[in-house]
Amino acid sequence: MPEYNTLDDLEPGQRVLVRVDLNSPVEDGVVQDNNRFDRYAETVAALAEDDHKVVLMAHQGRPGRDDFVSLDQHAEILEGYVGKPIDFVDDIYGDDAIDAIEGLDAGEILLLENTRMADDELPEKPAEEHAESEFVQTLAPLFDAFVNDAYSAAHRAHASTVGFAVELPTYAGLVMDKEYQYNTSVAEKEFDGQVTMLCGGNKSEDVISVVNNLEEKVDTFLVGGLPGELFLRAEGEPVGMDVGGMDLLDDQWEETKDTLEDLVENRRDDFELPVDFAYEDENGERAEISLEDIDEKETGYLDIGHETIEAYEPIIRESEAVFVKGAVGVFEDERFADGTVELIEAIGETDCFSVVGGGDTARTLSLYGLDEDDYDHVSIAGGAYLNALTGQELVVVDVLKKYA
Ligand SMILES: Nc1ncnc2c1ncn2[C@@H]1O[C@H](COP(=O)(O)OP(=O)(O)OP(=O)(O)O)[C@@H](O)[C@H]1O
Ligand SMILES: O=C(O)[C@H](O)COP(=O)(O)O
Repeated sequence: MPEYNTLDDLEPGQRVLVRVDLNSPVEDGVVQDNNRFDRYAETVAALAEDDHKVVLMAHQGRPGRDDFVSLDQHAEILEGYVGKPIDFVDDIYGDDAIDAIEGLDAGEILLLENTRMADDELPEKPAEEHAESEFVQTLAPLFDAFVNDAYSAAHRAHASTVGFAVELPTYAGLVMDKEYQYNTSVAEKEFDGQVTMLCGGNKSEDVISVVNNLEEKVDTFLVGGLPGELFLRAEGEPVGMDVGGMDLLDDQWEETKDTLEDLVENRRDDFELPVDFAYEDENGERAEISLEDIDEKETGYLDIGHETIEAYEPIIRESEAVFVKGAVGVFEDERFADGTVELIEAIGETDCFSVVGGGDTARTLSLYGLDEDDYDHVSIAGGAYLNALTGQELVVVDVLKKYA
């Protein structure tokens, strides 16, 4: 039994403030649909069905980034999944928000503006300090209960994720409960056979964290994406540096080179690294180059090549369990999706125990028509999934338990 309250404990017909996580990729200002909407629709529909007045809070991007946009498009996308109107107000705790909240009837749903547009939201602080903020003090009296369903933001101690638990009776939502139970049980699971982790993405620190923390659990790490190049750079190969206006690798290299060099020197048998790469040629087509033919990096590498895919695939097929954290290429571009799609597809074809995680990576399934049912669990979380797998605490879950 969880040590926090769930929706089973919530009496129907209340004024409920709900924190969800609809943080999504944004391309040219357009919010991209992804499986977070689909998952949260279940919680939102269940609450509306129970005659609650449902007010949703969520964040998008971070101040200063291109993906820091309003939630108006999110309301429209979510409405499509919930099948009921979702009102949007471009305010968080000002007069317009208060009027919209007070105007709701039972079973109606309202989405507030991007919580990160409020000054009080972002500093990481203990729940009790966030509870003192104007944000929390203004909104909390308008509600009977707080539901926290934002599992993928459960590693962030922000006003909207931890502050309201101090002021209101607090419940874990359906997504929070399921993801927490599942990812925690996975961290504790024992396997007899080979355990493999496919990792990539654009943050080498994430991959270093799994390689360091899951040494006992994972036999082989199959590395791709930007971390794949950085591990090779640590071995002295001529890849893993920024070229042609790219600004992704050199800073990460400076921050992580000592650890990467230590890993390739002392734990080289634990991971497999790319032997070829895909890049965009002068005609805009996918082309591939073998690592041994690279004397000097001249272009950005956007996927692992097919030799690498062929080397990684049999390791996946003979595994008893496979975990995924991060894409091995820029899968959002069809030309550079082969590595990520073919390897995740191979995982789905075997009967191994499998978990696909990473907020972006999980999107591969819907983009390329892979069936979620072929995997034991598809997590919509990135950082929080990583924390759970590596046994680190999730501040939001601690708060849910403390204020249960
Ligand atoms: N070679 C590459 N060059 C540039 N970007 C890459 C490369 N390989 C993968 N990526 C990008 O990495 C991103 C996935 O990154 P990351 O691993 O951080 O995400 P995640 O684990 O799915 O989720 P989260 O961001 O929630 O932690 C994808 O958007 C993909 O395009
Ligand atoms: O998408 C995510 O991983 C979560 O929403 C957390 O977002 P953040 O890394 O910007 O805090």
